[in-house]
Amino acid sequence: QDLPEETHVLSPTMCLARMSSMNGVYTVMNNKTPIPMKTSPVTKNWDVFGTVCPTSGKLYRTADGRCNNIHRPDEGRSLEAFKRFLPPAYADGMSVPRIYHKCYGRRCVRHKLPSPRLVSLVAHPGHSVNSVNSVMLMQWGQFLDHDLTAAAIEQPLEPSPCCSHQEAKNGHSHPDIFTKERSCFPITFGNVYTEPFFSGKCMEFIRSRPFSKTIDKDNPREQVNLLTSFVDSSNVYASDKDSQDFLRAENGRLKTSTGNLLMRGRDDDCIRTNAPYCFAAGDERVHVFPGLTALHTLFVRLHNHIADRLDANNDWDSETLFQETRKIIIALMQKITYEEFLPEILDKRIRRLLRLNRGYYRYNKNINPSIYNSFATAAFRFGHSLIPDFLVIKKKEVKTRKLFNNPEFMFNSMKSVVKGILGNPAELRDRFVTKEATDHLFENEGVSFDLVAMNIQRGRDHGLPPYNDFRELCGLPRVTSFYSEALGRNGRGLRWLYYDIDDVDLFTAGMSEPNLPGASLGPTFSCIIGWQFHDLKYGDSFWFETDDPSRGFTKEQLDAIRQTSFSQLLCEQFHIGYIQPNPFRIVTAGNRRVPCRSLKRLDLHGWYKH
Ligand code: HEM
Ligand SMILES: [Ca+2]
Repeated sequence: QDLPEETHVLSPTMCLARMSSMNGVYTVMNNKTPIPMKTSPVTKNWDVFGTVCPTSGKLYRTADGRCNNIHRPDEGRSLEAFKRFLPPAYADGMSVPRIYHKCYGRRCVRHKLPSPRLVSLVAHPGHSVNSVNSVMLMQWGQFLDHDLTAAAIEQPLEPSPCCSHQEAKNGHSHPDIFTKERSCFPITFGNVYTEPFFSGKCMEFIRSRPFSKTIDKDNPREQVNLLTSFVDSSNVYASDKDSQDFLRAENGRLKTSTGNLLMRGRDDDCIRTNAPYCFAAGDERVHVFPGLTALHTLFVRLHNHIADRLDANNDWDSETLFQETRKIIIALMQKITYEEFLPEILDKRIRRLLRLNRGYYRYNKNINPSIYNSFATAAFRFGHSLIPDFLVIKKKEVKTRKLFNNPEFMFNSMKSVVKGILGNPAELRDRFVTKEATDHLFENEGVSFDLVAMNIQRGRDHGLPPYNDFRELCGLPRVTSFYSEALGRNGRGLRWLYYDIDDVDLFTAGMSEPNLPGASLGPTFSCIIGWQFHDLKYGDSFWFETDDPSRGFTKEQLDAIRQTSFSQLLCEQFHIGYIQPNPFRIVTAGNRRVPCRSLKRLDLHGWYKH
C-alpha cells in the first residue's frame, strides 16, 4: 500500500522529518490507521457503552483508564485493541499469519519464511558484551512495559495443545495456522542438524486473542491490550476496578504481607520450590524476574509510606487519601520514565523534536493514547537484549535461568537483589540475546522456551508488516541489500535466512540496527518508541504536568515531584546507605556512589492541610 506523500524522507533526521509538519502528521497517520479506534461489535459486550464521563470537580484517573479523553472515553483503556501505524500484513489479508515470502503473479515460487527459532539461532546468538548501563535499565524497561502492554492470549484447553498434534510432531505446520478461528501456531524447528538445543520438533505457541469475533477483509484481526495504555502505574494499581479493590487495604493503603512485602497471591502463580508463597500485584507477570518483583515492592511500599505521611497531616477520607497518593505515585512514575529512563535509550534530538523533555505540555485531545502494535510486539522488546547472564546475589553469581518466576530471593535477600541490579552491568543493546533467555527461558522440569523465537512468531501472529515498511513509515530509505550498513554486520546471516530483503521480520532487523550515537536504539525502533512516548504524553489529559486544576498539581507540588529522583526512592524504600546518582548506569568516575542522605526526599508540604 502506498504511503502518503508526507511520510517520505524530508530530511536526514529520519522519522522526525515528519515532525516538521507537526500539524499534518496526525491527520496523515490517523487516516491511514486501518482500525481507527472505532468501537467494534465486541466492545459492546464489554458493557462500555453509555459511559458518561464526569467533567467537573476534582478528577482522578479511573482504574481502567476510561474517560481520560471525555469525547472518546475508550481510548487508552484496558481491553482496547492495539492501534497500528500501518495496515496489518496477513497472508490472507485478514487473519492468517505471514508464513511465505510475499510473491506476485501466477508463476511465483512459494518460499517459506525461516523458522523463528532458526532466526533466533543465526541472527540473535548469545554473545555478551557489557554495557555502561546497569541491569536497572533493563529492569525499569520491563517494569514500565508492564504498565503499558499485555496482549491477551487465547486460553489453551490442554497443557500442550499444539505440539501434541501429529502434524506438528512431524515438524510440519499445524493445520490451525491456516484458519482464522483457531489459535495453535507452534514454532517448528528445522532438523536435528540445525537445532542444537531443543529436542522434539516444536515449541508451544498460542496465538493472541482477536479483538473482534467478526473478522473479514474490511475488519482484519486485531489484538487486545489487557492494560491501560497510559503511564499510570496500572502495574501497581491494576487495570480494572475489581482487581484494584482486591489490592487495596483499609484507609487508603495497599495490602502487604509480613516483612512489608507484596500481598500474597495465588499459590500456583510462581515457582514455589523455596518460596513460602507467590505474590499479587497490579500486573500478573510480577514474578518473571526478581528485580521486577523488587520494583513492584518498592512502589507498594512507597504508596503506603506517602499515604502515612499524608494521613498524619490531613483529614481526608480513605478514598481521597488513596487517590491523592496514587496520583503522586503515577507522577513519579512519569517523571522517572521521561526524565531519567528515556534519556538513556533515545537520542537527544529525537527527544527534543518529539518534545519528550520537561518544559512543555499541552493536552491534545486528537491524539489516541493507545499502544501501537509494533511497539508492544517488536520495538519495546528491545529490552530482551539487555538481559544479563547472571545476577550477583549475596556475593554469589546466580544464573538468570534460576531466577525466572522464582520469588525465593524476595523473602531473604531483596536488598541484595537490588544492589546486584544497581551494581551489575546490563548487556549492550545489540542483536545478541543471552542463551539464558533463548534456550533456558522459564526452564522447569525439562521444558523451556526461546524468547526471541516467541517475539518473532508473535510479530507474525499479530500481522506486523516487515521491517522495510516501517523504515519507509519512519522516513528512512528502504533497505535494498542485506549487506546495507543499516543492518549492522548481520547481512550474511539474514541473507542466509530470508529469501527477500522485504521479508525480514521487524524485530530481527530492528535489533540488527546499530545504536544511534549516545542512545541504546537504532533509528527504526527509536521512531516507533519515540512516537509511542509522544502519544502517551500528549494524549494523556492527566499527564502530571497538566495545568488543568481539576486534574493536575499546584506549582509547589509539581516542584516537589520534579526534585525527587529514582535513586532517592530506591535508597529510602530498600534502606540502602550509598547509591550512584544515576541508577541506570554502573558506578564510574562520573557516577560515583553518594550517601543516600545527600539526596533530596520527596517534600510533601504542598499536600498538607495548613
Ligand atoms: C527477565 C527479563 C524478561 C523476561 C523473562 C521477559 C519475558 C517475556 C515474555 C515471555 C514475553 C511474552 C512473549 C510472547 O509470547 O509474545 C515478553 C513480552 C514482552 N516483553 Fe519481555 N521479558 C523480559 C524483559 C523485558 C524487558 C527488559 C523489556 C523492555 C525493556 C521487555 C518488554 C516486553 C514487551 C513490550 C513485551 C510484550 C508484552 C505484551 O504486549 O504482551 N521485556 N517478555
Ligand atoms: Ca497503564
